Amino acid sequence: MKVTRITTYRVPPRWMFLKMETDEGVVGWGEPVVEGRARTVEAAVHELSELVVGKNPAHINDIWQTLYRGGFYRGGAVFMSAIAGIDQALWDIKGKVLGAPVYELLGGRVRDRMKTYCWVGGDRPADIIAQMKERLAHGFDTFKLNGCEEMSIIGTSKAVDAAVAKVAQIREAFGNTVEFGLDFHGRVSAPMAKVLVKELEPFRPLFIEEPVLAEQAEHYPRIAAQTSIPIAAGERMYSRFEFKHVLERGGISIIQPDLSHAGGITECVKIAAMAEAYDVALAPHCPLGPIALASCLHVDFVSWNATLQEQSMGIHYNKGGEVLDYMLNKDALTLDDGGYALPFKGPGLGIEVNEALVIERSRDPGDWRNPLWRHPDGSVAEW
Ligand SMILES: O=C(O)C(=O)C[C@@H](O)[C@H](O)CO
Ligand SMILES: [Mg+2]
Repeated sequence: MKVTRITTYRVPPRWMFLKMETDEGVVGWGEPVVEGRARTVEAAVHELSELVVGKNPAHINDIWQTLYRGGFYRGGAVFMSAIAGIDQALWDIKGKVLGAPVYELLGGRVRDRMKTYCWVGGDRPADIIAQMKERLAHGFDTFKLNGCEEMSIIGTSKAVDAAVAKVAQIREAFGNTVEFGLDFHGRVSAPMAKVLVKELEPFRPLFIEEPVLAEQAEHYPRIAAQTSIPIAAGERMYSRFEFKHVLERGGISIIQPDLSHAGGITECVKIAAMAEAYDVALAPHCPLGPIALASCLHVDFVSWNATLQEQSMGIHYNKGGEVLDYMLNKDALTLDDGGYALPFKGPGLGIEVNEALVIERSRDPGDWRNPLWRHPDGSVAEW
């Protein structure tokens, strides 16, 4: 069998799907994207496709190594997201050829179902209680919200109080009948992370995510030393070679590699195993579409240390497109009571893509960009 063509489709809300065709008619799908840089990743996919078209798609490991090591420059969000989407499609094809879900090809399941969580509150956390109540009614009990709005490198007591008040209202409304992670989203500097973590400790969030930017990862052990709240990060780390430094330094309790940013299934299975050796939990990042989410779940089902899976249904970014829109077999990603995802039954990734809708919506995909925030003094603020 040989790969004959790779086609990319940018679609609303801010995703991109990759279709990989073969000379035997088997088709695989992937979801390479960097949110806000879809066109850049698209160009990278088509540059890298020179190393894939004409190759046997069964040779996933050799293709992955060729894509990674074949270029002198490597790593980073764009290249590793392009590799991720290609890798996902290769696994999809392999599963379809062998008639097995990807998790079976990876040694079989270690769990019967996978706990997921959903977002509430939007970019500037608001309406949290009502949104939690609505999702509780649908069986979800685990959530994530942004931990704060813009935060100056030395933030005000008022800004700290505003962040704490949001969390206090959750505990006041629900006690400990709900769990929630706080995503600092890289908005907070090292000095302020110390302040916020201390003030939030009494409310016992499930985890604090990106308490500082990934490029400030040397602060994770220092922040972890002052709090019992688990520290989570990983959506902006793109390979084993980045995660190894974080795991060696310590301080991280949960890693969150993104299956569409960190090299795909081949790479993230290895990252998950590395984390297990350090007794670190896995909670893949996934604010994206169905193929990305399916790729995460296949890794979750074979990773003992997988603990929580992010999924984007109802997330504030999904204007113009939702996770299940692009699927023909929507029941494959229906989350049961408690927000659990069940193992895929179909071969490959288990997603039957609604190709007609993908093509139709790719005609007007939009060009999502993340907001550009500024502090009151006019300086750029981390979004
Ligand atoms: O889901 C998360 O944890 C996020 O931090 C969302 C962020 O990754 C946006 O998707 C970037 O555009
Ligand atoms: Mg995040």
